[in-house]
Amino acid sequence: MTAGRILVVEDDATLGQSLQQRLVLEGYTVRWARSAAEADSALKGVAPDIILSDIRLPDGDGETIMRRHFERFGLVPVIFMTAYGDIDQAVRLVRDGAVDYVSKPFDLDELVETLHSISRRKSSSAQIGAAFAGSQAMRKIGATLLRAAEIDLPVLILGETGTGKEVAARYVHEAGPRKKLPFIPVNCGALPAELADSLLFGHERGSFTGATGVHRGFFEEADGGTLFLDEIGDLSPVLQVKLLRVLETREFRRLGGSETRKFAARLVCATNRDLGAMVAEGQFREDLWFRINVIACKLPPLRERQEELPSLLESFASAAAARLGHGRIVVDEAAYEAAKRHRWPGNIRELINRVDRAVALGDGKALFEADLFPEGLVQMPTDLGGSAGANATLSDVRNAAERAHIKAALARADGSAKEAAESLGVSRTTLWEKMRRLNIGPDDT
Ligand SMILES: Nc1ncnc2c1ncn2[C@@H]1O[C@H](COP(=O)(O)OP(=O)(O)OP(=O)(O)O)[C@@H](O)[C@H]1O
Repeated sequence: MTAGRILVVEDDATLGQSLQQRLVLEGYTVRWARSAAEADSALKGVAPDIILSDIRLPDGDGETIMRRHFERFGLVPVIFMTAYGDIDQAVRLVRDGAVDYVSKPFDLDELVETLHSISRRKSSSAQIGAAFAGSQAMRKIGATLLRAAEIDLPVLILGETGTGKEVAARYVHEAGPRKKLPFIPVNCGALPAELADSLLFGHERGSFTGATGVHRGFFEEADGGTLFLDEIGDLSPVLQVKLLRVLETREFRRLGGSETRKFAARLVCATNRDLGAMVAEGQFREDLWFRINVIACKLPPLRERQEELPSLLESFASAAAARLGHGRIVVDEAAYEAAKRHRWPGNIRELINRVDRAVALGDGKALFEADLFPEGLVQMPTDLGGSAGANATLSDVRNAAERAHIKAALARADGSAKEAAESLGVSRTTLWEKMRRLNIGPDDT
């Protein structure tokens, strides 16, 4: 079995050849591209597990190669080989998603060691990494998380509900050296007050009425892996104190137990609340906030990641279609446009739910605007004559909803006004009249 596929992009024949020989000896399948054009065509074939690239090439640069590849396949470990004058650029590239850089001349043994350690941890982190590839904002966050994965410091992930905070936490775990150890997610907002201690720290037999056996808590289950404390802003004041103590001493005891146990896991926390404001209002302990807020990273809401909508819509629609045994589902253009106008208060979770429902109740072939927004698009500021939605009158909103619904019905009926009118429960004359008033032309079908 090969140690992995490496694409080496290097125009210097001597260096390229020695890298190729050495890496083949180390068990890698190596593709050597001598120019940006060769790298581009190599990347159209089988995606490599690692890219090792020169920054300056005769016909382009490593940065463009990296960005283009990220856009297509998501984050892939990239190591740059830089000449002395390129160090600033290399540092910037590491900030934008490259894993590392080596300055020429470099020690080949050290480079091989770095490649081995990367290749040992690829696999599942690469899959989750695809979640951080769809937009510039997410690529930046993916890059921060990748670096955070290497450093053993607490990570705090912020963002509205459904933006992918747990996905981000798993990415930190999967991309780091603890990936083979447990990942334990805990929803702090759902811990029942009377059981919270026992759930978190465990209990000994007989430590309270009903404690008939020994129980290992989440802190113990996490072992040397990752403990993910979701909704940390919902932690009660009492539990905030207890958590702070564990983080300070890195020790805890089971309820009713005398043995002190080590807390060996890495901590990742998340919240959709404004912890800074909670600290200011005395609802969250400042000392605990300092402890958990070491590397912070904020996931933008879906409405600010519009470039991701086409690929997310398509992938969720295909997944739903596959589950229901449908063939390929085409996402209608108007559905994309409507998705761009929607505010997505529930973010990606809302998108998944809407697509699942739309595919289940739709015709199994296409996903239309009205399937996605059966209630009518009430949150669509740009469809309301370009004016801000907040200023729209009720009749603007009604017209926009009617327009969307009629367009979808016409599209489903392949442009047949007769069929569309039947499905809408109105006469053909009424439909024509509405189409004229709402300015729906033949191109809208
Ligand atoms: N970039 C992404 N690509 C595909 N699916 C995603 C992505 N981000 C999140 N998801 C999916 O969206 C759903 C919500 O994600 P997740 O649970 O991570 O959000 P969250 O921010 O932790 O939500 P909450 O604040 O409610 O706990 C999950 O089903 C997750 O798999």
